[in-house]
Amino acid sequence: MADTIHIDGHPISPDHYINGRRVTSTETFETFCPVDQKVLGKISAGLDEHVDAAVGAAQAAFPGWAALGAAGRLPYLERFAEEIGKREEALALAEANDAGVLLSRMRHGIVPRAMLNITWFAKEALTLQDRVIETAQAIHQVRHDPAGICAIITPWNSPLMLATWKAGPALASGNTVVIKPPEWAPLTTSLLADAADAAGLPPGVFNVVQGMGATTGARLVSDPRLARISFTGSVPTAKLVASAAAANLVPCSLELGGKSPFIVLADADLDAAAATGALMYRNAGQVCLAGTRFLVHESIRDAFVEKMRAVVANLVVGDPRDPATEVGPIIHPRQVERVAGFVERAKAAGATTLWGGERHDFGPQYFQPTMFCDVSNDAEIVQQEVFGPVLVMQSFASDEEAIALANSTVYGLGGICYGEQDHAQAVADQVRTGFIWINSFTIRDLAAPFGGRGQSGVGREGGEWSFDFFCDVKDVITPKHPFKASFAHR
Ligand SMILES: NC(=O)C1=CN([C@@H]2O[C@H](COP(=O)(O)OP(=O)(O)OC[C@H]3O[C@@H](n4cnc5c(N)ncnc54)[C@H](O)[C@@H]3O)[C@@H](O)[C@H]2O)C=CC1
Ligand SMILES: O=C(O)/C=C/C=C(\O)C(=O)O
Repeated sequence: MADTIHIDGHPISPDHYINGRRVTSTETFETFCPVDQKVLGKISAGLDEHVDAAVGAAQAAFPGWAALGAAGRLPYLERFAEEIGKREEALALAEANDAGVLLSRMRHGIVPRAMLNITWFAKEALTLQDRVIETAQAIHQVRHDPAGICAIITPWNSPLMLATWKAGPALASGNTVVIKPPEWAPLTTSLLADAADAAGLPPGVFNVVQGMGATTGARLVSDPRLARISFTGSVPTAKLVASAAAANLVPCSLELGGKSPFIVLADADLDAAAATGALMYRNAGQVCLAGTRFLVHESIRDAFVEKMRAVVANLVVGDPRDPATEVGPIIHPRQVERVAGFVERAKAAGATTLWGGERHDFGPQYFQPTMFCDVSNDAEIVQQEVFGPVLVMQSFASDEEAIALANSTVYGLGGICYGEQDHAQAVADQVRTGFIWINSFTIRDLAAPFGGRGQSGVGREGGEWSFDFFCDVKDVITPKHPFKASFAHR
């Protein structure tokens, strides 16, 4: 049994949300603040019975929710987004305290995006039944039938955004959901359940079961009643999730890590590239889509290094609840050790430290914004995702070399290319990733596809790709002329 958690006076339930009710557990785990290691509270841990009950509730609620149709679901989901908005401050404070995300980014970026994730897909779902393919022979009406119960598994680096990014299209298209939030940052998903409840979503439509990945998560993804699994997280866990999904032939969408290239061509605006480059330290580098691998043309390499060094030197590392802070903490001591391990091994392998390279004195879960160079292309620091404020720089002599280097990891999530527009476009076209920004970063539209190639993921979410994933697409065919039954034709 766990007590209500209070973050700056905002109450947060520590319990699961199953079938429209809070459900407590005999087992708990602690969540704490990465800034000062203060324990924020005890959280109910999901036992098998909780997972089974949540999936059962989602199953029972599915026919009624699906039968409402997109228009019938719209008012519920608009109220859901409104209720998220009413909790803006609680959500912002919860994720800043629980995950170390900047409070200002939560208020101005993430909470509005979470609301949009719900309303945009709810409205877009209205158009789903309208697709018609007309031929000389027949009219094909393309239906998007809701698939059923969807399991949603989220990571700790952006739990609110990612829960809504997945639940938005799943719910809008008539599915019911069971969300398993990350054990290192569960609080905002609990507040999301409050918002769903206040919005009057029918019991069982939206469920949250908290707990450890290896137990609660594993139980959830192996449930044969599931129709879909949408997962964001690491590659090793994705393989476990995909295996469990395969055992029941459940389609899964996997959004995973990356080692995305940040290419700076010889004709780039170096001031702009350096300013954007420093953004790779956002969320202490715990951002899947960050360009963590700098590829800089040899002719401008030294000038670029000095410009970026100057921007990075002015970054404010500190408490994410302080409006002046730009770079916050690493989520967990285990992740700090992981980052430190990458740094030590890079140094041992002979990498040169351009800046940073040490723990930051702000606190035990802080690391200096770091950049390495002088490494071979097969070095671990070049090939593996660190998921911390640690970047690496290589230089190149030609576009062909830049493209070959960009495409030389197992990943293929995102990319960034700075240069004269046509030149950057030509290079970007040949980089093997799910998306790539030209002279920019993090411009996102919910209609656009999001996901990665290679070890960065399977499938795409966003816009019609989300609906294709969360729906069973069906073709209803009506002939234009009287149909003549004949064995001679197909
Ligand atoms: N491509 C993308 O959109 C994003 C990818 N990521 C990736 O996620 C990773 C960081 O997140 P983490 O939370 O450490 O990843 P993780 O893979 O350890 O955990 C992700 C989620 O899976 C759950 N989980 C763990 N074992 C499970 C199992 N056997 N069955 C079912 N669920 C299980 C965890 O409890 C958590 O909720 C990074 O590698 C990062 O690149 C993070 C954010 C976005
Ligand atoms: O913009 C999106 O849809 C996804 C963004 C994901 C991240 O920034 C992340 O969590 O790393």
